[in-house]
Amino acid sequence: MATVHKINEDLVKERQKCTFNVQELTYLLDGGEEVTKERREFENILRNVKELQDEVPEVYLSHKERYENAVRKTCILQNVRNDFEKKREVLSPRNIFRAGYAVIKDVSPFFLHNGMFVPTIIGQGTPEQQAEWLPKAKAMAIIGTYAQTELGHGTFIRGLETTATYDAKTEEFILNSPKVTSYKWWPGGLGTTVNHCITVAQLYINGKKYGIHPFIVQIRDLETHKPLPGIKVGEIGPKMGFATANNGFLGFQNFRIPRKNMLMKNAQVLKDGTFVKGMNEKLTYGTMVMVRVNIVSDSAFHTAMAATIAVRYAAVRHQSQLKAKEPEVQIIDYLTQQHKLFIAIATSHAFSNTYTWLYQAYLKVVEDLGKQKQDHLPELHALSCCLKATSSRDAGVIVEQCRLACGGHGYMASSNLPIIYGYTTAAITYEGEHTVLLLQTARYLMKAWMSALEGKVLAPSVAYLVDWLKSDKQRWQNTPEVIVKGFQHVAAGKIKDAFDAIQKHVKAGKDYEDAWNLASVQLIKASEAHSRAILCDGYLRETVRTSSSVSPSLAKVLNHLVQLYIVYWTLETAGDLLVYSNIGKDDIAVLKEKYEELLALIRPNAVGLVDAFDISDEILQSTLGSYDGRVYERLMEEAMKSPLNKEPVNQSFHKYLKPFIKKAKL
Ligand SMILES: CCCCCCCCCC/C=C\CCCCC/C=C/C(=O)SCCNC(=O)CCNC(=O)[C@H](O)C(C)(C)COP(=O)(O)OP(=O)(O)OC[C@H]1O[C@@H](n2cnc3c(N)ncnc32)[C@H](O)[C@@H]1OP(=O)(O)O
Ligand SMILES: Cc1cc2nc3c(=O)[nH]c(=O)nc-3n(C[C@H](O)[C@H](O)[C@H](O)COP(=O)(O)OP(=O)(O)OC[C@H]3O[C@@H](n4cnc5c(N)ncnc54)[C@H](O)[C@@H]3O)c2cc1C
Repeated sequence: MATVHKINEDLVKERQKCTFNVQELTYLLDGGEEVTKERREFENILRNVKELQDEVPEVYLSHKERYENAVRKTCILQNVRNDFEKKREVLSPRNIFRAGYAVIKDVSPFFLHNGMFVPTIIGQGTPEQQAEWLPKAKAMAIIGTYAQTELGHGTFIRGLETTATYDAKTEEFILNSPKVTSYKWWPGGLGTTVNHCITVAQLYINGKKYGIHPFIVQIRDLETHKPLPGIKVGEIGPKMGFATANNGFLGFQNFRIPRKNMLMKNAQVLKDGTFVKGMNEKLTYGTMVMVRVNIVSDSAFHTAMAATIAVRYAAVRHQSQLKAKEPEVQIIDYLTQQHKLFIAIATSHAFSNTYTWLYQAYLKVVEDLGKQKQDHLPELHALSCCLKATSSRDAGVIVEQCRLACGGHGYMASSNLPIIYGYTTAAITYEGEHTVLLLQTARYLMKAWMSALEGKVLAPSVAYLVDWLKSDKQRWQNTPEVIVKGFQHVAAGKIKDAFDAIQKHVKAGKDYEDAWNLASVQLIKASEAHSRAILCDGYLRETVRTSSSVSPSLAKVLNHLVQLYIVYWTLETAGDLLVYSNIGKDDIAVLKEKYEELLALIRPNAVGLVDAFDISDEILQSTLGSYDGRVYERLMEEAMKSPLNKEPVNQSFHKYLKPFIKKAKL
């Protein structure tokens, strides 16, 4: 039986101070009591699977052993999930995703199967293609990934070099990788795990190029797992993080696949080689839109993990004296520490709230597309790009801030903060590089600005541009609603400046594309300001909406958090607000005080707030952040697991050190 340890006294006291019902917030964050119960039940089952407990911490395994262990455990996880779903309902994607952390310490080699392979079959396949591949993929009789990026191109996907040439005689596509730069590079699980992949390739029919399209390709034998003839596949090697994601490379040499393997929900190739254009060629990029939306949720979760670790640790850790002769204080009582940590909690809430409405917007566009309507697609694309960019970047900054807030111990692998950082920082690059996505949104914003100038009706997310043009800046008040308007004014002002800069360069004789490049620093700043306005506006609206349906004590805390988020960003971007809104220097002084008041109001609830994320110790995997707060004991227990502590004298002493010291003495 597992030993039950006493909970750290500081944490006990912190939990007693909490002014709201933690469970109520957990249900709210999960999306309902039922979802929480389902999640806890599943996590509890996993907790008791003996084979999932690591004898040796993963960090001490070799690259190869670590991967093999991850595959072993993912298979067990999948079996446990199948058994669970036989008896009960299908687990929600968010719950299965969270539970995965309890099993795989890093990123699962099957990550892309559920994250992109299955969704691409759903989003890009015809009903017949879905009927053929979905049951097998969902049952994991076939395992796949999403192979788009190549050594030479990741961002500019129109420049991909893998070719799929149609042969009408045999009704097949012939896949080729003509150059080293055309090799696929990065897809998760591709290295040694998957047997199928979605390959994005340039379509050629009778010598004519028809752009990039997705093809479903079997790359390994289902029995032997050997690469099929014409396939060159392998793993790309160690990275900054993603140690067990098994990212791979892939090349094709005259590799034939049947015509039916081109995913044809959008464009089609008929038997005789006739190409039928889809409603909109950008629908081929649909999986990326979906994943970008999901990354906002992912960013919320990573921020919550880091906040949980750092807040609990800050409550347990005592260091230095505030006043002479008094005991050393809990580091959470330093205002600078609260400044580092409470924004982490609020940011996670901001992203969760944003994800809630963004996901609904995504579902609406998918529904519309089914009816051949695509009016809201450009707005969704623009929103998903800037919100993915901003949420992943903020999450990266916050996770690092939480690590720093844990001092030296935050640098220990056993704090788990390094792995969480490896993950969040990767998300800034994958699924559309940060700057590139901000520029995609800027493209939309420039058009929106032009439409606003022409007096047209704008989509809801940019409607503030019309208001800004119509009215002069409204009188400033230090209320969340007016501050959000202030963020919109900053965004509108920066959008106008970027637009004017482009026009100025064009008037000076530059091509539009060169003018765009010359204005691109201003363009990304405009996009960032737009993201912040959207995040603050959405977070505030959602909080107001939910506040009426929760208990008054919880509503109060949610209100403190949203205010903290808005005031924090006001102070961070005070310079911009001074330039573009009616805020005055005196208002900033008032808001500084307000910020300090909010830190004080949140302080008694800090531990309760991170407890409400309800991230189990198995998922957190952190010596610093466990529920019981046994920080020092756990650090020592983990250190004792080092293989270097298994013998009193390491062999390197006899082999190298002893002769070296002897020589040095002479
Ligand atoms: C309920 C579920 C909860 C689940 C929670 C669980 C959380 C799980 C979280 C994560 C899940 C999975 C994660 C898996 C990810 C892991 C690993 C990573 C994988 C990858 O990285 S895959 C590869 C991704 N690659 C990219 O993103 C490439 C980036 N490049 C591009 O997207 C494009 O090339 C481009 C957009 C930069 C440019 O394309 P291009 O064709 O050149 O277009 P432009 O000329 O610039 O624009 C032309 C017009 O098209 C419009 N456009 C562009 N893209 C889109 C789009 N996607 N949709 C709609 N419209 C688009 C653009 O706006 C232009 O319009 P305009 O002419 O201005 O009108
Ligand atoms: C951990 C990880 C997992 C991944 N998994 C997958 C996967 O499963 N499947 C898959 O297909 N891919 C995957 N990728 C690839 C990923 O999608 C690409 O790396 C990403 O889209 C960026 O493309 P790139 O590497 O070509 O960067 P580049 O485009 O070469 O970027 C380099 C620099 O150039 C700048 N730049 C590029 N174009 C422009 C422009 N138009 N304007 C201004 N600046 C520009 C960028 O801002 C950046 O600073 C993964 C990547 C990582 C890191």
